[in-house]
Amino acid sequence: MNPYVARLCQLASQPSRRIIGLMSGTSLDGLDVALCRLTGHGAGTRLALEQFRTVPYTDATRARIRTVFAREQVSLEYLTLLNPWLGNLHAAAIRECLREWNINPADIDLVASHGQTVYHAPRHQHQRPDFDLNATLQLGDGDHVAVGTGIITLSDFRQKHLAGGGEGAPLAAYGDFLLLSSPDEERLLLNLGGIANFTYLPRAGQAAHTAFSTDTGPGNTLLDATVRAHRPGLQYDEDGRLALAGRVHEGLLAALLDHPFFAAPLPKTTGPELFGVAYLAAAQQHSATTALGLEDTLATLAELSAVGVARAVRAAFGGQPSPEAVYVSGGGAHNPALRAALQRHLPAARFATTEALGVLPDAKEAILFAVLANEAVASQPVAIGQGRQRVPAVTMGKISFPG
Ligand SMILES: Nc1ncnc2c1ncn2[C@@H]1O[C@H](COP(=O)(O)OP(=O)(O)OP(=O)(O)O)[C@@H](O)[C@H]1O
Ligand SMILES: CC(=O)N[C@H]1[C@@H]2OC[C@@H](O2)[C@@H](O)[C@@H]1O[C@H](C)C(=O)O
Repeated sequence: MNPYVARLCQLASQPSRRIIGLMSGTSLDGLDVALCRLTGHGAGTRLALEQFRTVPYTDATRARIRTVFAREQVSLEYLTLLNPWLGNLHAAAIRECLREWNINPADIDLVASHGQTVYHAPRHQHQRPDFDLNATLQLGDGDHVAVGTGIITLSDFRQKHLAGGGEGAPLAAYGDFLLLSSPDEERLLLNLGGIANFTYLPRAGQAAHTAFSTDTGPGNTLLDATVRAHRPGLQYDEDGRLALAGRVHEGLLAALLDHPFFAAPLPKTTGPELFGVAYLAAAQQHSATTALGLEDTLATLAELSAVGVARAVRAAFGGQPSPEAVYVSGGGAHNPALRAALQRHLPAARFATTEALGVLPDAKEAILFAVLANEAVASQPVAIGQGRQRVPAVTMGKISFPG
């Protein structure tokens, strides 16, 4: 028997596994590395986050990724080169973290590697009648991560979700359901990354089929792009200072909201392919706000993100009262301008961060992939939200051996 197959069998029957979850999202701020101890599986999964670090991307790395990121036309050669290059980069980041944490790679059971999304193409976005399917592409080849770390690696999680009928995202529903369902409370888990999304969790043990997650529209992506364009050298509006100094421009906001994505049924997904600078420029043209100051533009974009969330929440609950408890994660949780706008648009919500549930908000998405790998190895397809909400019951992640 292949010794790695034997190792996998052994891992599957262990009471707990030590798994490194990796996530690098649409903001391109860096690679999140979460070392998780996961005990049990399925509804019995328990998490202990042993270590967490974001390994920042250098400007040169960001520039390389941006050469293809969310672009319809790219050099196929460049894309081909980036795939193993990112795999090697992510492997090096793991080695660096393990050295810093003084942990031997042999003491890690698995790596769960999301890779870098470079293009997301759900049907409603690509609108090509000759391709009746959803698609998404993550780079950072898993074999390179496995060989570069010596650790069995699961990667490319989104393809199975597509194959099972989903849009390849958001995958948050699975991990949120397994880790954060509560018998006492209905919850919304709101992640404010480049793109914002939320997971609805019914009370644990009740109506699991109603759990689902959906993107809601831009989170930080347009805010970041606007700051970068006006203030070269800055990556984002730290603590929302610029946005808080501005006023919402109703004309620009209306032009931004005049897009079918906001009225489309749930669940839905999107990316910077849609919510990019061209979309913002078109809305500025329509509302004659091309000369609007940076602060007012940022205030309006923060409002847009909050309205996107609020509309999706209202659509999900058809005007019925929605869960009061909203737990926020992702980089946008650090932005007071975004949080204030959310509170205005969801006045009945009680906001806290996922820290209140014992999950470090910045680490949540990386943890999610560790949970998915744990399920793939030790459990069965997670059966939640089947049918109407299109959360396919599948196990996700392709397995790469280090040798
Ligand atoms: N102190 C802060 N003030 C304002 N914004 C912040 C702060 N810290 C982080 N952010 C925002 O969070 C972003 C990073 O968020 P995060 O790491 O959650 O994104 P991501 O994982 O790349 O996104 P996605 O979930 O869409 O893939 C930054 O680009 C910035 O917009
Ligand atoms: C295609 C893709 O990479 N989507 C990301 C992105 O970042 C936020 C949002 O858009 C979400 O749909 C997803 O990531 C999280 C981890 C998810 O799948 O739940």
